[in-house]
Amino acid sequence: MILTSGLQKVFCAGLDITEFYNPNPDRLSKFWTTLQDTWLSLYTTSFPTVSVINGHSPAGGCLFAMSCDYRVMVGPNYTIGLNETKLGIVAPKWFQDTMVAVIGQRKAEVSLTTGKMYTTDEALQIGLIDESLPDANSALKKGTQFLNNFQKISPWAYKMTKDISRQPTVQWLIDNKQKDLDFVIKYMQSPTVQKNLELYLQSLKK
Ligand SMILES: CC/C=C\C/C=C\CCC/C=C/CC(=O)SCCNC(=O)CCNC(=O)[C@H](O)C(C)(C)COP(=O)(O)OP(=O)(O)OC[C@H]1O[C@@H](n2cnc3c(N)ncnc32)[C@H](O)[C@@H]1OP(=O)(O)O
Repeated sequence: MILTSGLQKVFCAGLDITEFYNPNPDRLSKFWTTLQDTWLSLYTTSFPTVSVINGHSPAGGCLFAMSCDYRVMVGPNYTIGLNETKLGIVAPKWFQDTMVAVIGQRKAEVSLTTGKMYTTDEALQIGLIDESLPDANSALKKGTQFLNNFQKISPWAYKMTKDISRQPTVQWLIDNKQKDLDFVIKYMQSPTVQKNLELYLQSLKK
């Protein structure tokens, strides 16, 4: 499966911040549970996945890209990263662990604490993406080539290998789904978090 965007310059703008701003707890609960379930499905697919990152990919966009098996990004003008600290919020543990699995503990810590958005070249250098291509068509071709590798791999061997590799992060969320949700609902009602989100949303307006 190839995960890509139909938009011109945005792969995924991340989660809809308006869902966090002045939230209705019931609605936020459904929103967050849907996100947890979507991520669990994507991170544990029984088939190979590639993200063809054909535009900017902040926060939740970066999470989805990192959750695929391979990342091909169009360069050099787009950016990717977990920028939550720039919004004055914190990336949850499972977001962080997904990044650690891709780029390692040290680089992830620097990346997460600074909320850095990496250009395509920088992302390639730290291993956040696997390949950089100059345009969307060649990126799609590269992504397809990667998937073709699996024609010679046993689906069972593929799935078992991926399960072993991703199990700790997946299991943590399965075991802590309700706790994670309760925390998000409480956290998003904090006046400080709300102020930070208000300022960030204002900064996005043109
Ligand atoms: C211990 C603690 C543990 C847990 C804590 C609990 C929970 C916290 C977890 C929260 C996790 C959040 C993950 C996220 O994904 S947050 C979202 C991060 N996203 C961004 O920062 C992206 C911001 N957007 C941009 O940078 C640009 O829009 C972008 C580069 C994507 C595209 O640029 P472009 O110029 O094409 O578009 P714009 O004209 O700027 O945008 C158009 C309108 O869309 C609005 N917008 C953009 N992104 C978002 C978004 N993610 N959510 C809501 N709205 C968004 C933007 O304001 C524009 O609005 P209008 O002016 O048209 O009204």
